[in-house]
Amino acid sequence: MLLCSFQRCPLLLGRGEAAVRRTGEAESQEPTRWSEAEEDENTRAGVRRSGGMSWRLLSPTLVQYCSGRGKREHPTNCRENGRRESKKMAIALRFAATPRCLVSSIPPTSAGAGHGGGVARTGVLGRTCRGRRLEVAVGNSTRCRAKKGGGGGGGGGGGMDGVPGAGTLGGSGAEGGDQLSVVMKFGGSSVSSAARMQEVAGLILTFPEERPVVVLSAMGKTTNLLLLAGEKAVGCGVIHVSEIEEWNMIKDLHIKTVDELGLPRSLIHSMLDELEQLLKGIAMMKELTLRTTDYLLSFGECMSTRIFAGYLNKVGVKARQYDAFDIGFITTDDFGNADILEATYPAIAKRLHGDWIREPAIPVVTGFLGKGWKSGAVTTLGRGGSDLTATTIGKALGLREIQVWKDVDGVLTCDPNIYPNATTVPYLTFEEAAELAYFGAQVLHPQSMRPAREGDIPVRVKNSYNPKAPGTLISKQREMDKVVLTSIVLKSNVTMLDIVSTRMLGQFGFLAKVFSIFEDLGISVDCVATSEVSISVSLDPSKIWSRELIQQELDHVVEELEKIAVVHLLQKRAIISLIGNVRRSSLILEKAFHVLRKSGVNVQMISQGASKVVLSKVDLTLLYAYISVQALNLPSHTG
Ligand SMILES: Nc1ncnc2c1ncn2[C@@H]1O[C@H](COP(=O)(O)OP(=O)(O)O)[C@@H](O)[C@H]1O
Ligand SMILES: N[C@@H](CC(=O)OP(=O)(O)O)C(=O)O
Repeated sequence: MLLCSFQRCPLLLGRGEAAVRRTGEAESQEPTRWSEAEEDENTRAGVRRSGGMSWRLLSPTLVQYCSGRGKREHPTNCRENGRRESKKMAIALRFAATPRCLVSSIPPTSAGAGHGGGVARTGVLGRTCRGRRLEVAVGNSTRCRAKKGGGGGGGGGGGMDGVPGAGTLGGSGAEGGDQLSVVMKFGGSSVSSAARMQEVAGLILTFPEERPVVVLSAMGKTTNLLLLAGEKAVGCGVIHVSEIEEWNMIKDLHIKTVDELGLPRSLIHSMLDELEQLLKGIAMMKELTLRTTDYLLSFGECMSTRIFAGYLNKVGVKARQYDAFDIGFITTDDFGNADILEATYPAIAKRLHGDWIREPAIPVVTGFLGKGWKSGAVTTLGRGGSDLTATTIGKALGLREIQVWKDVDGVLTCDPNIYPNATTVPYLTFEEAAELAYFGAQVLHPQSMRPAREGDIPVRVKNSYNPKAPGTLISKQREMDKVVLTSIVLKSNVTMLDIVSTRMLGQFGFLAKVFSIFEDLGISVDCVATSEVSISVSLDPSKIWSRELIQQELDHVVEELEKIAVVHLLQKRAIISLIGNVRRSSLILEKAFHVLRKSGVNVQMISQGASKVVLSKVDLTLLYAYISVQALNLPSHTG
């Protein structure tokens, strides 16, 4: 049975190679139900009998995994890894579905970065799917897919005037072999007020055996407020800047927080002054560039960390504040969505470790921020980028564990805002978590699993509002035998391109041409499906995420592709990713297709890795919830 299903699919043989289709009679067959045992046997048999089959199935995932931003493993390595691990891996199954009425080398450099009361910082160096409309591929798969104290407040040691027992965290410090042991990252929701900061400080103290590096995001919704304030400043005129509501909210929140924590306002005074000046500068220039936006956004993390480090010191826990862009977080100059460069790891290890050895104090590091290696300017790592800061530090220092503290009990079976009955997934592999994050689960930054996986450092997702909940443990391997479907992720507003060429038939090099156009235009592709004469691609969400892929850019891509093919631009699609066990893919697909059919959605494209649908006339939220309820009720689902 399974082979029949294979026979329906055009199989992508590899990058730049021609697609090959096996013909078969499966299309006319009625869907057949298998027991799980039969299905497993079929899967094994399929792989055994086909020989190269697993490779063919593997390759699309490899292309996908190797082509995304920040996933730049050498394809050969990926393939090797994939072969080794193919049976164990969990997969994400991607659908491109149509609803009833479907529409839709690091040279060193240096330059000033910013902040710190206007003191310039000196520089530091430096997929694929297949199938097109109703073509379904199944089977085994994998993916390879010294300056001390930072800037300002809270730096250095502090008195022991605080909570009883405080000051003992981390034991005797570096002496006697006590090294930094874990990263604890707290998101904006965890440090949204003075009370929350106190709770987080208390939470850290409940782990007296740990010597944590603390990574913080901006307080609450500060990043959003900063963005809005900047946008308003562009059009409001210099004299009206002080009236911008969002600016006043930011100022009030931070002043209130330092007041309530009993800290001196001077801790953030110069930063607030500088922020106001910046907003006035934006108003004067009447423009907000990506570079300025990053600088503007950096004030959120710079203030939250100064306040928190100040508070820890006040309560007698020695802490030292660091601005990430000052301690070696070197990035590309992609403002708004910068990539961390390799030079970061030794640089931050040297700095954090060196300071700890000299004078132990809990490092409190700004999440989300870096420094562009060419520009020397402050960069940001993409929304939610503090997770990536945390995993980067974990890898750099080779720590035991990376903890990311959120406002939910871990990674859930789906977005709780869409389906409130979502439950916690206790274990995930790095690959599963990366798929989840990459295809839209807001809970983790899309690139954040990479350093953790490379350093093989487990990541624990915990709830700072409910610390007793076990959370989710993300690691290299987990027991997959009883797992069916782990989670569902929705990514909406996806842009797709259908590229059709008759010249592809029997030709080689067509795919290479298409992808070279994407490369030339600097647009990375996320999912790919091919048949003999067509390629369907969805464009990398991270690009769209950082700034809307503007119509002009899209028109340009289409224009270039039209020189070699007929191109259909499909916007406002969505990707539904089913993260599950590759060996149960038939079962998952059966359930998912059942729901999709009942919802009047025609599957347009499917691949091992995630899925896409854009529905103009179907209630996407309902569909998603429906799939969540139905599909997650699969038998023997253990998450
Ligand atoms: N699959 C999922 N599991 C858990 N949370 C999810 C998922 N999908 C979306 N979310 C949302 O992600 C939020 C947590 O991520 P985020 O807001 O970035 O946390 P923080 O700011 O604390 O780092 C949750 O409050 C939840 O609404
Ligand atoms: N403050 C940044 C970075 C971040 O990671 O935030 P959070 O951890 O709250 O998602 C943002 O809002 O994108």
